[in-house]
Amino acid sequence: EVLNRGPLKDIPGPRLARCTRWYRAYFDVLCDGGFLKHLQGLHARYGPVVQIGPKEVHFSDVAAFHSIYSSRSTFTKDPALYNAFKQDLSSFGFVDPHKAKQRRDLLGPLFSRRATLDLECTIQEKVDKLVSRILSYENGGPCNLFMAFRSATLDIITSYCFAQSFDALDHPNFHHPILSAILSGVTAIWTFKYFPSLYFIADRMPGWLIHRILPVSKGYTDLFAFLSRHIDSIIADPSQLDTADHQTIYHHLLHPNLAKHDVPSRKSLLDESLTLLGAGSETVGNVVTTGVFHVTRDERISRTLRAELDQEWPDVHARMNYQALEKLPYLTAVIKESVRLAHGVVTPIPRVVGPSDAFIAGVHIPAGTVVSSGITFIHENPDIFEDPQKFWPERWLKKDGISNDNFFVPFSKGPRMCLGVNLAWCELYLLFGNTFRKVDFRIHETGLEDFSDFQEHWLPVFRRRQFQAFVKGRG
Ligand code: HEM
Repeated sequence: EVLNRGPLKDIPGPRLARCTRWYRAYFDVLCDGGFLKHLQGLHARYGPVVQIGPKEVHFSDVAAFHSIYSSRSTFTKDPALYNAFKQDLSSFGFVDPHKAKQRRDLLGPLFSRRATLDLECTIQEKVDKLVSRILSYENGGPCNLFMAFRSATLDIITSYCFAQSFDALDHPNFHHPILSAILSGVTAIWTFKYFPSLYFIADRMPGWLIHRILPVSKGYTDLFAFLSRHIDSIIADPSQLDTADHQTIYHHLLHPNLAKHDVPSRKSLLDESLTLLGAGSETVGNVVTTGVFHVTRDERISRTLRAELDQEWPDVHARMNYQALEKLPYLTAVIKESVRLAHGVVTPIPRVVGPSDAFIAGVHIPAGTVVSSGITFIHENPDIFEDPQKFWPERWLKKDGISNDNFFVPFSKGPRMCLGVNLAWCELYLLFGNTFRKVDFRIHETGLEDFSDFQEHWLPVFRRRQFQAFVKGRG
């Protein structure tokens, strides 16, 4: 009885979830990011609105999604989750909307479509290197494409943002320690959300002890050291920005054209660098890995895509740029379908309702309630996407098909939508276009279950086999 009182009493949900956040914590932490699967079951049982915590509600329908993440929304990021990323002074981490906007105003010009087109050659250079590294496996064993694509996207984001790179693509078998650290670090999010004091303890432990307990943390130490050195040297001698290969985030953060703004602190520069590296590498790497697997697995899709590419790009040694690739309808459909099925950000993105109460999809929600609506619930909704688990690029080409962008929301919506969306599209076109035009793949010991079975740790985490393939050059 007691549990059914309170401002959210009319919203259905498990009784235990109403009284304690440890209900959800059980699935997040002990079930290794198992809450998303559980949430699907809760919606099947209770309907489109479910109470999932004492002050937390999840919506599964499209109208609610657009209301929560609308461009006019005054809802803010939920610090309970965002503080766990420990990048609180960055574009991604700022909870305060004014600070977030200030930061977006500063960085926006570097991530505009114009800037992406101007810096296309830095992306193309890494894509060329990726293709040549993949083709070095031509007469040998299978190539680990899971790691190869992630190495490429890590090198792209670092050279785009910092005009520096870790050269992860040069590492044997693509197992650069910084990349491995990023991949395993993703799974720490739930532990830090529910046990934030662990950060306090970890900050005070000697490095050697942390590395003993958690060997992969060595990669993180290297990453912090690299970025700290880079930032310190720019702060000490800002004139070196004048001789950089191209504009970087530091040009925009330290030498802005905007008249009124606060110069970010050293900690904020470090947080921003880490944010962009994290937000920009695994996301794109996962889409390319997913897409190349699905296309290769289906002979018909593979043939159709290559026929389009071969016809529009007859000389493999010539360059085909982003703006030309964008015009190819089948390639575009393949990329959209890959983005949809790669799942991107899988954790429903939490927002705090305020400053006043709100009505979301007709439901009264008091200020202070945490609300979310998962992107996967839209992209896997069978009423919108027929046979949603099927990789089927043609769904994007049908005349009466999904022309409406309301149903394609991988980058979220509203004031906090993805800052890197233009860069992401450019990377995706160059990566998909070049690999399929220049390389033939034959899948090695990888199956559908290696992609469909993932754990939810903000991003999808794949614990089964990594995608491998035998490769052959195409003329
Ligand atoms: C396919 C690739 C990508 C997907 C699916 C994706 C998806 C998303 C989503 C859903 C959000 C909203 C998160 C939230 O509300 O907390 C987001 C935010 C963000 N993304 Fe991306 N992203 C991608 C690529 C990139 C790239 C390449 C960058 C590099 C610059 C980037 C930088 C950011 C940043 C800085 C934010 C935080 C924006 C803010 O809070 O105001 N993303 N992304």
